[in-house]
Amino acid sequence: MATNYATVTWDQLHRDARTLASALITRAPFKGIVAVTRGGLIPAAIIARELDCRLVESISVVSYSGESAQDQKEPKVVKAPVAAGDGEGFLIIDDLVDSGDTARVVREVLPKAHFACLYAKPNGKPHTDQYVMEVAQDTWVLFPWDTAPLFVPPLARNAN
Ligand SMILES: O=P(O)(O)OC[C@H]1O[C@H](OP(=O)(O)OP(=O)(O)O)[C@H](O)[C@@H]1O
Ligand SMILES: Nc1nc2[nH]cnc2c(=O)[nH]1
Ligand SMILES: [Mg+2]
Repeated sequence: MATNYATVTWDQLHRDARTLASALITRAPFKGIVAVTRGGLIPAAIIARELDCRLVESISVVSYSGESAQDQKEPKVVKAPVAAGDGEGFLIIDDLVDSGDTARVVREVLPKAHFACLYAKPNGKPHTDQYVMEVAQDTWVLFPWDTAPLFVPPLARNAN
């Protein structure tokens, strides 16, 4: 299990995706965007809207089965991004790089594409061309689609 958790709200995610889009403007226009499923789908949709990019392809990668680094297996591509060729002129979007294994496998498939993500842990940083915010390696990022608001009892009830 991760030592710490960092909760990202929908508002924060939207802001960070727009920040990434504005940092990518100088490289636009892209021929298209490749979203790394599933976590890259919503960031890719926001960035496609901001960059006015209509061609959105996906690469489906399966690796983690739970919420820690121990739950990771070698990532497997279960759907190829056929519309993106070797990636030339394309932008790859994922939500984050952690070990960097997913990004490494995606880049093998699309060697000429530009890889960008919202969050990067230190081990993943060498595998991404661009990111918005660094997160500690021992922190598990909780995305808005991973979480739900729940009742928390008042502090005073646990005081004695
Ligand atoms: O750098 P890594 O250690 O490979 O981790 C990063 C990957 O892990 C998560 O995907 P996950 O495999 O959990 O699948 P999902 O996107 O379908 O939720 C995340 O969306 C990245 O794609
Ligand atoms: N939700 C989530 N998925 C991940 N996959 C690899 N690292 C992470 C993380 O920190 N959070
Ligand atoms: Mg993913």
